[in-house]
Amino acid sequence: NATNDVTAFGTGVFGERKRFEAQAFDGMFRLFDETRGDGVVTFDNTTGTNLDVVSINKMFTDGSAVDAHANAQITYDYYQDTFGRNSVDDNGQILISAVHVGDNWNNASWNGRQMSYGDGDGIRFHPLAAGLDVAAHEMTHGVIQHTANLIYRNESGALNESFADIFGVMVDRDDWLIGEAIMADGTIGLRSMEDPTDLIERRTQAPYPDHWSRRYTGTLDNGGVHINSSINNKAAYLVSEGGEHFDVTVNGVGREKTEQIYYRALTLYLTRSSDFSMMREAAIQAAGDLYGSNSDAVAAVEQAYDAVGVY
Ligand SMILES: CCCCC[C@H](S)C(=O)N[C@@H](Cc1ccccc1)C(=O)N[C@@H](C)C(=O)O
Ligand SMILES: [Zn+2]
Repeated sequence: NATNDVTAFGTGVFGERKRFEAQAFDGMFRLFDETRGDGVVTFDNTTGTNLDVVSINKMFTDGSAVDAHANAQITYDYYQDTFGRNSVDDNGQILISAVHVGDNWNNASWNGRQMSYGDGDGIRFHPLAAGLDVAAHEMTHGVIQHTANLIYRNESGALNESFADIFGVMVDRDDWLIGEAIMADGTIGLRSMEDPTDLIERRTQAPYPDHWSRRYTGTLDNGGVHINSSINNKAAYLVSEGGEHFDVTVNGVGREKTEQIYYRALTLYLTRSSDFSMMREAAIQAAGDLYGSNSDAVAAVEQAYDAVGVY
């Protein structure tokens, strides 16, 4: 009930001070925010009993817990404010984050019910909860699950991963890089939507693809879901920012129209087995619905998918 809501404080993984909604109970404080949907809750996986992260005062000192909690709130607010969506299911489903999952785990995930963050090994990644785009990536998998529910393999899986990245960079809005805040290996990020080929993909030891002709066709990574996602990522970047790519000129329409186009395509037109070609059609349809069939937005989408070789 409202009487338990408190404003609490904490320091994130990199020492930045944060302020966020939490809850008081029995003289303690816990990372349970009941002001957003049915709640935003963060717990320390090492306690093993799903105990909320608690503090004897309003100052939380677990950096991963502070960042995961604050980032979940930011991402909840993004979906509410931008699309009127109330959490992953549009029905206020509680947003659960577990931190310190695994043993120096170099990953984060959405398991159908909650977000989980590894601490990273300090060589490849810093604690992944520190990345706002990581939280937005994982929560977006929850949105996908309740909408197109794209099968997590081959092209539909690459779209699944691409949508997670697209909304990752729309929430963490200052660049077109994924993971830039948490890389421990000196690279500029894990993936770049602006120029995927700037970065080498670990499994293939090849640059991420920025054109359909360069797609990965092997079986690693569920058929390259984290590899071929870069083809659609590049298209989304071009829809927004424009540019010249493989002799195709794209006139971008900006982030605000791009996020609306992709959200509408995801929620209205894509299905579990949608492939890249269906992605192109869904985005054209969504852009036409929103801005008119002869709009700059429709032209930008057509040009962008031409530029990455998807027809
Ligand atoms: C259970 C195994 C993990 C499933 C894949 C999750 S959804 C995923 O894609 N995680 C992101 C984490 C991330 C997000 C943004 C920035 C950095 C890292 C991811 O991209 N993981 C990479 C490392 C991968 O699994 O290849
Ligand atoms: Zn993912």
